[in-house]
Amino acid sequence: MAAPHAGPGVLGWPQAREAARRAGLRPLPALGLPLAEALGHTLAEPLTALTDLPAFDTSAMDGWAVAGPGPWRVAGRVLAGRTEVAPLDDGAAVEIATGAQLPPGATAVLRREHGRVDGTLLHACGPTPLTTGQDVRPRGQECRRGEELLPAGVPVGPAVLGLAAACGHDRLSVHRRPVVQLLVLGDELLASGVPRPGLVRDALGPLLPPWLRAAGAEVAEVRGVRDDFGLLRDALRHSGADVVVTTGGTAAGPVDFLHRALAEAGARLLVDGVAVRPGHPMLLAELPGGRHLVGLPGNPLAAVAGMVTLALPLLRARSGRGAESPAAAPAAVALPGHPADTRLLPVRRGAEGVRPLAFDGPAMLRGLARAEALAVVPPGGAAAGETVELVEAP
Ligand SMILES: Nc1nc2c(c(=O)[nH]1)N[C@H]1C(S)=C(S)[C@@H](COP(=O)(O)OP(=O)(O)OC[C@H]3O[C@@H](n4cnc5c(N)ncnc54)[C@H](O)[C@@H]3O)O[C@H]1N2
Ligand code: MOO
Repeated sequence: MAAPHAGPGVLGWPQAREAARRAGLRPLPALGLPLAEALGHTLAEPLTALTDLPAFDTSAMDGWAVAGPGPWRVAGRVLAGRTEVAPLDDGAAVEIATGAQLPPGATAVLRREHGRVDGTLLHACGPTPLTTGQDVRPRGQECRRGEELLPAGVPVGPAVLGLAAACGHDRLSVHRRPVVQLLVLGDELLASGVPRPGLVRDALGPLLPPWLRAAGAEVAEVRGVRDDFGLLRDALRHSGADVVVTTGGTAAGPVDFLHRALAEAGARLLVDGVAVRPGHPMLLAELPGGRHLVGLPGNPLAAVAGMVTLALPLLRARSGRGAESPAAAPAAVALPGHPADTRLLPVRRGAEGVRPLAFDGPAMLRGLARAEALAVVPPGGAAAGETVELVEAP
């Protein structure tokens, strides 16, 4: 239920997601970080090669570098790591290791298993004749110095770190990560132990931080906040985070103080309710100083819906990342929908398409924990064979 004040009103699901992305289109400033610290950040500039790759003609196999047609006179060896290599005369061969620099004048590499040494002469004995350039990785095969390898906006994962190192970088220019403070609201929440009458385990304290980090955020604090208006108002007023994420307190219960605390903290509501199930009371607000607050509903699956709808698009944009690559799949069976709202349904992929999982109620995580994605089911449901959009599950 919406709070009794003039606000943005309930938005459709695609509109809400787009509003969150637009709210974040002010990426955080760039900074230079050593490779070891850049993981999880986002490239602020294109990654360009500082060298040709490979930087020198390289042997792709262990064997012999040969010059011209065989048989060849064997004259010495070149191991990986040698920086000076003598030229090879026509008719000569040197033993060579994978990754070693090819001697000038060499025309091919003969693999060890395709050569036979008879006295001082090397003969080819492979299944096919040796061709010019065989098993040589020529200089610049992968890229040329100055070439753009990745655009700005790409998340820095292990492969990006490896590529950056391979082409000569010690540091990367990345966006500062958005700092997130997670406030978990509710007097009924236990931080450990077994739930008992009236008390439930906090499922979102464990679920959300790793997902937020994977989305590019720096989670500075996870704090439980009692159901007390003053505590919540002060927490919002004093937070230094770029994005405050709250759980619970979005609906109309007697201790759901979030709307009032936002009003007192001088916030402007950008999204206040979304036509999506679960999760319809989710909200997004702009706090003074260009900071944001995402209010996730307390029901755990509803909170997950709020993450994919509002928090992730906002964080992706503030991190300097592009929009999520669209994904879609056919429905293997009819997918149940809500009569008027979009539904986000935990699904698994099979040969014929995606199938819904049991235990998908707003308060449940049992289906989600086995899900490979959330299917975006349009109002009224999706027929078997119909293509549905997929968004990431945690
Ligand atoms: N009169 C109305 N009541 C409710 C409405 C409504 O529109 N009108 N909406 C329902 C929907 S839908 C949802 S979703 C919830 C949203 O509630 P809140 O965001 O205010 O969350 P709470 O009331 O604090 O908690 C709801 C539910 O979730 C449990 N919870 C809360 N936090 C956690 C946590 N960290 N880990 C596990 N479980 C949590 C809490 O114990 C409650 O059971 O409101 C409906 N009501
Ligand atoms: O948004 Mo609520 O998720 O339907 O429980």
